[in-house]
Amino acid sequence: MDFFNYKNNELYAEDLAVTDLADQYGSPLYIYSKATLVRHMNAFKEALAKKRHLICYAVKANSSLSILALMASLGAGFDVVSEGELRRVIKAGGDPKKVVFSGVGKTAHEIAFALEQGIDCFNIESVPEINAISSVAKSLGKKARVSVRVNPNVDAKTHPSISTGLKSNKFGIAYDEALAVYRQMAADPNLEICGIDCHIGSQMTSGAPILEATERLLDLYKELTECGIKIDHIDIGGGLGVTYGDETPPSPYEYMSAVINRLKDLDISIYVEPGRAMVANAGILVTKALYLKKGSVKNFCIVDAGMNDLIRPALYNSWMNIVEVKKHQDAKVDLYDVVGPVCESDDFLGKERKLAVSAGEYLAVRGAGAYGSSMSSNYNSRLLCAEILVDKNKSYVIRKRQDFSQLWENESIAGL
Ligand SMILES: Cc1ncc(COP(=O)(O)O)c(C=O)c1O
Ligand SMILES: N[C@@H](CCCC[NH3+])C(=O)O
Repeated sequence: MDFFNYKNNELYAEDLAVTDLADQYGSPLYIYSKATLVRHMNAFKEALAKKRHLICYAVKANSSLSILALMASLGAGFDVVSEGELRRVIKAGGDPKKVVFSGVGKTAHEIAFALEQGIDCFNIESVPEINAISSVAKSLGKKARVSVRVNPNVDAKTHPSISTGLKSNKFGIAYDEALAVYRQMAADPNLEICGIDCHIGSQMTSGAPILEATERLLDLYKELTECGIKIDHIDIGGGLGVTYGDETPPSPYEYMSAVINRLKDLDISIYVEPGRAMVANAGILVTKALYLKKGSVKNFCIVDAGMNDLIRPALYNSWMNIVEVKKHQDAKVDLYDVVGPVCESDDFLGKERKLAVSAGEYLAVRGAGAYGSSMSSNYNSRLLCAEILVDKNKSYVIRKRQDFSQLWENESIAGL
């Protein structure tokens, strides 16, 4: 449940009318609800309450400093995949000691920076990466805490582009190789083994795949124990899905309870890395209808937000709910493709949507808090839009709309 609701046929973000906010801050506009973010974090805490745990919010889902600061204030750790994300966490006041570092392409520079900051753990994704981490750690006179991201070959039963736990995916180390890899790491004086990790995919709408993955990790845990290799945590990654349309994903509690049950007798912590479930439904993207265009085979509602603002529909053909910000009684409904101003045929937010909309009115894309602003770009030299956080009847700018000079601030005219 979120805090975007209709009152008298007007969409509200908590206690504020979305139309007023868009008029005040400009369109397009990302709006986040603080109460929703807090509710989601608390739902994860409750789900994990029976077990020692660390909730590592996946920064890639939404890396806004304010959202990171809010998560940190609620006790979250973080899952990062780049030096930039780690720097954001630190800038927002997050504790590096609660950070796990995932990703298949960590550079020596990133590894050194993370070691200097004293992060909790590197989630290792390949054998060459072990050597890279070991040699950087040695050169700094430090021991790197490491966990293997095991690829358990479990089908997350989600969109192929966001499935990560199959043999054909680039992520993690194959399950069958993991034991040998742990033995290699155990013999390395620059490394300290601390965990087992997996992340099998995103937008999972059932708890079954994560339970299957946990079973595989537990088998590995037993093998490691037999070899005298101790770990202090099992990290089951992120991946819990949200409701964009008619999906009915489990709550964090339902998703996690069978997993917690399986791990309850072990003297280890459980780590989770939720991204989407934390922020998706805490955000909307407001956009203004610029033109209604009657085509010969379809109608287009041309809006001022494009794939540079929200790329999920164009990239994955994702269905995201588009709603009228003001609903008019008895207004004429038409079928539209809702398209942006970007010069790409795939620049759409939604296809074949029944909407009662006039030019100049606002629409809102729901569930846009995750992988929305964090995947936005300046394509077509379009400005990144503003982002605001609503807390009851107050609103705060958390990212100003870019200005044009920022488009070329790192460029120079040279070589003529
Ligand atoms: C390693 C890792 N952890 C966590 C996440 C967060 O996933 P989600 O947003 O599906 O919770 C991702 C992205 O899928 C990831 O790659
Ligand atoms: N960006 C994706 C999720 C990717 C998850 C990253 N591992 C999405 O919008 O659904």
